[in-house]
Amino acid sequence: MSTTKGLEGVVATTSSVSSIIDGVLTYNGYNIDDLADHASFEEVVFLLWNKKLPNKEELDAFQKELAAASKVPDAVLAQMKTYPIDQVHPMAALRTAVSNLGLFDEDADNQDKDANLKKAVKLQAQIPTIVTAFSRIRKGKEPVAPKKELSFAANFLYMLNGVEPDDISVKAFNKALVLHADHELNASTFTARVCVATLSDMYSGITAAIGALKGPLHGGANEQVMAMLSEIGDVSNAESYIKDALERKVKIMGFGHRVYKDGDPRAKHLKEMSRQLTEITGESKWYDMSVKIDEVVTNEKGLLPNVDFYSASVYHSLGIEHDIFTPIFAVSRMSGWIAHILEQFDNNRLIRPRAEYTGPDKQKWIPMENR
Ligand SMILES: CC(=O)SCCNC(=O)CCNC(=O)[C@H](O)C(C)(C)COP(=O)(O)OP(=O)(O)OC[C@H]1O[C@@H](n2cnc3c(N)ncnc32)[C@H](O)[C@@H]1OP(=O)(O)O
Ligand SMILES: O=C([O-])CC(=O)C(=O)O
Repeated sequence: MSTTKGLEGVVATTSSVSSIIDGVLTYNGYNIDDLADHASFEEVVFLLWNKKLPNKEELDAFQKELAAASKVPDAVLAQMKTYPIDQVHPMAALRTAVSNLGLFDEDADNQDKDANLKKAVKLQAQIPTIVTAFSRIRKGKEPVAPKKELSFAANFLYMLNGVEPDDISVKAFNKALVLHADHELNASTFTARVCVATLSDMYSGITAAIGALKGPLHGGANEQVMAMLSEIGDVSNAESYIKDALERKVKIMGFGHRVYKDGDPRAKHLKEMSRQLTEITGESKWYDMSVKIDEVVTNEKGLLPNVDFYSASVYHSLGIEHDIFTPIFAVSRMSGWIAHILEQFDNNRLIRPRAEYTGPDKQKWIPMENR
């Protein structure tokens, strides 16, 4: 048997949801650059699930369907109020609340295609409600109900803050959602596929995926980037901070990627958004610091920023609390997880690789009194 640590380079499935070929990311063949510039998040979700862009009627109907499904069962919200809010990270709250949603869906274990599509809409529609509700509940505020007439991106910011966002924020947030929606067989998507390949249910697959996204080597890196920027504090400290960290073999969050070795195509969009938004907020220091870190890490290690690096200063500039950054990633990636789960169900086989055994052999049983 031969092994590849971390399954690097191993092709584990076929998929037509998204591709990374020669450093170019596409969703069902559409270049991420085009989608970032032109698509609404709702259009991207439709594309990922239906493998085609929606026409006007299809998009209108899909938006209405999402809006109609956005209410979270009262029992789930009531239970969120009992979480030990002082010690619970919003990703842990999200993981638990999404698992809880499954308890209140009578179709949770119904594997019919229509039932799965219904669950898909509910999960996509309800994840913003959960994330924003938790953010408010822990501050002693009541959750804000979504407005049917607002877009997905606008509604998230509205439910988070209780005031309708301005157009610039909505445009930026929509673009961030589009950029995070899917990414081939990343760790959380693989987790979701492994889970449902046992013919477990969609809620279990999504709950498992949220758990995988939470880690700082994956989606959790965006919050850690902001923690690093806050610790550095000023562009004048950036070079020495990074050099010192690298010398101590500390990983710089937001840099490096398992697949992209010549740069993540999403990062340039987020970099430009960071530049524009920090200028608007009068806090260019976050962008200046980020650019300096980017320069030092590239020079010292040859590593380039990934999607998590500039998204940190983008979300910060939108006034979002730092521990909500990764839940926002989950709000967007829900679309990709679902697309992959549906694809897995369509052509399923149990995912069960092998392990090369490295433990001791031919051990002799030792009675308790002799151990
Ligand atoms: C949405 C996403 O999930 S994007 C990724 C988000 N995660 C991060 O930003 C965390 C920081 N980055 C990393 O930890 C890694 O680059 C990963 C997890 C993204 C990719 O990991 P892998 O493909 O397994 O690369 P691996 O960790 O083996 O790195 C290879 C070498 O580069 C170094 N390296 C990789 N990333 C970094 C980094 N961010 N800072 C410093 N050194 C790094 C490693 O220490 C290793 O060096 P070595 O060969 O001297 O031991
Ligand atoms: O693909 C990966 O390994 C991680 C990533 O960039 C993502 O999930 O967006």
